[in-house]
Amino acid sequence: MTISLKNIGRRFNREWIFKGIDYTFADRESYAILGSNGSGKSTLLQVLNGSLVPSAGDLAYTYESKLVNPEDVFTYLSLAAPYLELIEEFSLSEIIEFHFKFKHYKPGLDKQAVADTLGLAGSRNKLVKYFSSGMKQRLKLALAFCSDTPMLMLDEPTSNLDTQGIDWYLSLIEQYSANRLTIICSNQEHEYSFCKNRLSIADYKS
Ligand SMILES: Nc1ncnc2c1ncn2[C@@H]1O[C@H](COP(=O)(O)OP(=O)(O)OP(=O)(O)O)[C@@H](O)[C@H]1O
Repeated sequence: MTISLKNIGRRFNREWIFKGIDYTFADRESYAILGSNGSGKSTLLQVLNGSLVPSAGDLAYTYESKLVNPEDVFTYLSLAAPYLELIEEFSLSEIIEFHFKFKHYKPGLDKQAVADTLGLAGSRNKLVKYFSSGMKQRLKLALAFCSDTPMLMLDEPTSNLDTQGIDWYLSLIEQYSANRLTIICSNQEHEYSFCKNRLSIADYKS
């Protein structure tokens, strides 16, 4: 998936969060969107994944040389973000089954393999609402990584993870981020050090 931005800006009320972004997110490349707290990283990610409309400029999506309708972009996307809620009444087993009614598994994976990836195979019947914040974060990441989509977007991927969890995240990056457009919003180097390209929100403030 390629995303091309022409003069993109977004404001809330009268405040421009960013403007004048001319940039191409190229297929199969990795990008870090960088900036301090409140600078607009999540806002840009939401503009990129179609959940927020830009206040200015044009956005185009291309997949396998064909233009993609912005309304269909979500079908190409795996997203893990703090503002994305899990369905707390589901058990681990049920939430994996539910998620993969809408997405395909990465080749070679199934429900059991996703639970094994999480290291929570023994908690298949545990309700998500009883998961710790770190377990919930792992679950969001595993669902995103294990879905076979050409676009992976992660916002603050290691929030609530301990050092072991951060190593686990990095192993998922190695296994599952190749050959898909990967975009990470972060201000922690360990989350995005592998990204070949960097975009700093501060460059688009005026
Ligand atoms: N729905 C909204 N209405 C008004 N202002 C908003 C809205 N969403 C975000 N903002 C403002 O936009 C700015 C950028 O917020 P955003 O969440 O994109 O920053 P961020 O760089 O992701 O921050 P953090 O690192 O803390 O997650 C902030 O000033 C925020 O208050």
